[in-house]
Amino acid sequence: REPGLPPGPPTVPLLGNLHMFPTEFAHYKFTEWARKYGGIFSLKMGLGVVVVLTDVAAVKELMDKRSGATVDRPAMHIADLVAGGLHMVFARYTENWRTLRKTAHAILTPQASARHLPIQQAEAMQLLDDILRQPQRAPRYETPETTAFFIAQHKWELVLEPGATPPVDLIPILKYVPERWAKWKRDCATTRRLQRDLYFGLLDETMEKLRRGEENGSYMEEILTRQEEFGMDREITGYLGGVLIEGGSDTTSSYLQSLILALTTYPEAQKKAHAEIDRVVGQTRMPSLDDLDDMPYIRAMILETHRFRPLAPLFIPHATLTAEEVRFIIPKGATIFVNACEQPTQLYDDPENFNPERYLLTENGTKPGVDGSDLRPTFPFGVGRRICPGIHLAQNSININAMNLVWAFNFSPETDEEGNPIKLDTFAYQKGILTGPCPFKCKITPRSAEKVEIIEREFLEARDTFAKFEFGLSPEDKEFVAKSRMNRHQV
Ligand code: HEM
Repeated sequence: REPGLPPGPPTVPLLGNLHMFPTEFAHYKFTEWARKYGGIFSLKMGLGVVVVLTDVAAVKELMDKRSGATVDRPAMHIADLVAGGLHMVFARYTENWRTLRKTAHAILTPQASARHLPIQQAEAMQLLDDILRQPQRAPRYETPETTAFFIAQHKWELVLEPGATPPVDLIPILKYVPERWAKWKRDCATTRRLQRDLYFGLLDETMEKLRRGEENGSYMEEILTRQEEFGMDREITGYLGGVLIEGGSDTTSSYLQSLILALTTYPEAQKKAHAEIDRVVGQTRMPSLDDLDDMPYIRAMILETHRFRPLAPLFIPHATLTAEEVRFIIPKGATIFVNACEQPTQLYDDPENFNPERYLLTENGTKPGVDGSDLRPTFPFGVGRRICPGIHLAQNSININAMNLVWAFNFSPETDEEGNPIKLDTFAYQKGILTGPCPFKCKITPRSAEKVEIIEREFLEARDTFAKFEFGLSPEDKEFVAKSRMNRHQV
């Protein structure tokens, strides 16, 4: 380790710390190392340097204040091979990334996101109705586009998984191995084809709808109509559509699963959330987004879920464009991880437990009397110029769904044969850059017959909102949709 670099675990010749880099649940190992080496520590990866930040003052300084220097992503040859540098999440700091980012911002502002509220609300209604009946939607998993998406996504996650492909970014000569000896190259080519078939197929469908004057207000329509202004050609537009589907697919749903896991495990918190929503919304109508202003506990519960089990515990790694000094030297080209999972006891009281009340005591949930001003409520969505562009859309969706779920249901643990509650493991989470709970069992019961009736009624009323998005459904899907929208008493 060169002098001036942040401290870190002892290195061995040539490899540095490469041999000890965790291949799964890296955030836990990083937390352990942070406790030993401090809130800014480094790992030597052969010649490269990885810096891990858990110190919130350093995160604010380096990632937010000096965001121009930390806007890059580390080299990811595999991602480039699959998406030609057009996958916004992994794109380096290039002209293409700037075009993607500018366009994404324009179509995902708070005002633009508000235009998507009707379909988000309708989808949230569908979720309640699905839970009452059987959890399926889109209109269902068997819908060809949905199946195609999950197949492509699974392949993509497999090639991105650390260890699944040779370390081409560290040993670049591996890039030149001929395809017949490199299965990973064939896997990348298949993933590329699957993604392109889906993205450009959907793009053509949207163009066709526009041509026929059958718009539904989707953000892809907006991009297509303003393509020239944004400087977007067909290629880059297709990839933006793809990344937005990806960004919006399992993020919000994993978040809601973490919320349900927490409410099931912490009945006291659930009781308080129920009491507040009953006081503000009552029994005879559904919650609406405006109600949130009067519900400090539910707002705290939403923030606490992000803190308790962050969806992206290490965000997505950034990289430095210039050498920077923040207590230590952070060299040019260093990869930077922010460990959102580490919650030091100096900052938080009882960080292991789910306790929304901490956000009622201080804005950032820190202990009273401790300076938490380096944190901010949008922290779960990342830092600097790479902060999640879908934040407003995601927050609307989380807010509506969290309120709806609390209003509608009781969540309780499953019971064994003797009627004893089965303890849930709140650490059983999936591997990956984005994580969510492993499948778990709990009982979800409607809180009253009156509420069931309201859900069924409102779901049927959302029919028209859905209809605009149900372009080109297969006959099987049409039949499925028609059946699911029938009045319950007709079924
Ligand atoms: C619970 C919901 C979500 C959470 C917690 C979340 C969180 C994040 C985080 C932590 C990052 C990395 C930021 C960084 O590198 O510092 C990110 C990036 C990104 N997110 Fe989200 N996200 C969510 C939903 C969404 C949605 C709904 C969309 C799309 C509509 C989206 C699109 C993206 C994109 C495109 C990036 C890459 C940005 C870039 O590298 O320039 N996300 N998100």
